[in-house]
Amino acid sequence: MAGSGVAHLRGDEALLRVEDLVVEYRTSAGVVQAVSKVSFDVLPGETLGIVGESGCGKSTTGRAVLRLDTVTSGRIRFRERAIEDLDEREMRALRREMQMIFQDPVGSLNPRRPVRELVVEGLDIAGASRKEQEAAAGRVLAAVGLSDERFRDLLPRRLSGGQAQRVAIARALAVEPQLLICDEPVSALDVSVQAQILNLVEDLKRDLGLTVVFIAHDLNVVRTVSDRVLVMYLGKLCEFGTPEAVYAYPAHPYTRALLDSVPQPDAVDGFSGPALEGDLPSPLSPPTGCRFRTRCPRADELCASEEPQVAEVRPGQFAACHHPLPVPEVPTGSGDAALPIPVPVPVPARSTA
Ligand SMILES: Nc1ncnc2c1ncn2[C@@H]1O[C@H](COP(=O)(O)OP(=O)(O)OP(=O)(O)O)[C@@H](O)[C@H]1O
Repeated sequence: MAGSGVAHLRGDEALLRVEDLVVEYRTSAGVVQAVSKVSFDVLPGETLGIVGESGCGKSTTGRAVLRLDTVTSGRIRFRERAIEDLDEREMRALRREMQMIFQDPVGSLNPRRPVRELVVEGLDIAGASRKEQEAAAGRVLAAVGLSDERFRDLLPRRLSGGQAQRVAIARALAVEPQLLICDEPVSALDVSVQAQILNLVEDLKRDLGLTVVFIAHDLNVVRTVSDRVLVMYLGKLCEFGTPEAVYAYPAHPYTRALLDSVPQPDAVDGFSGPALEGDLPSPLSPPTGCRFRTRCPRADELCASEEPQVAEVRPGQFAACHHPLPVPEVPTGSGDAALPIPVPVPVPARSTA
């Protein structure tokens, strides 16, 4: 659907709907438009992956949904409620339904509070009794694989990275949210622990019916967890669709370049194709027209003069490009064999590393 820029499949059913989101930061060097007119939907029960290089606006998008950053313009609807219309008290109440976990699990937890208090912080506000709090702490800690009672008295600095991320997830789940925004939740963890946390998020999503927004720069991780993927570049939405479609047949040259820069275990030099050419332009003065044009092999005058709108390149797959790569008309099914990058198989272990 060209024009509106809203990349969605069934907008009416969306749990979260973001339209023309703009977030600007004022810095001493000038204004950074960290997110520029980005639109997307998140459907109930799905995991939407947001992927792109460092600085493309992934975290800002996640934070804007919770109104942790000031939204410059645009509309955000959560369960049909416009969050820009809510006052701070209403927003606090809504944040119980939309929780966020962060890259640095230890740093995101209050260093002076033991685990048993941390995981029920949100419930204090709801006026739960001490007995109810202890029961709730036991329940949510068991849900994240920390049922051993010795964890409850520990301070965050005594936890491993994986354990701290489990506590952060438990803390988020205690208030029974509908939407969990995960901002690079595994990038600070060892690979084996990463797989355990990814498995945990998958299990919780299935068991609790959670909807998840999963932000990461790692294409493999995003593909493993996502039902649909949103690719961003320099504050802009480039491409949106199922991972089967986007990873096998990217329509946007940036998605293609990102995929080509992923290390391939069987390639002689470890890479399947050329890394992205050129430097990332300064976010203080992004290129006119298409922001990717200075690094794009397909760019021409049109790309410099006119900003490409998001358009549906085939059912369910959207790209913002004047010269998209050819994609097959039939949507790609999950049985697609020609996927260009390897996927790490999450280890089945459920230990609490
Ligand atoms: N508080 C801030 N003040 C000024 N500029 C900011 C601020 N936060 C982010 N930015 C800038 O906004 C842009 C988008 O940043 P953001 O953190 O959202 O990107 P990201 O894709 O999440 O990157 P990363 O993976 O490195 O966290 C970047 O240019 C960044 O430097």
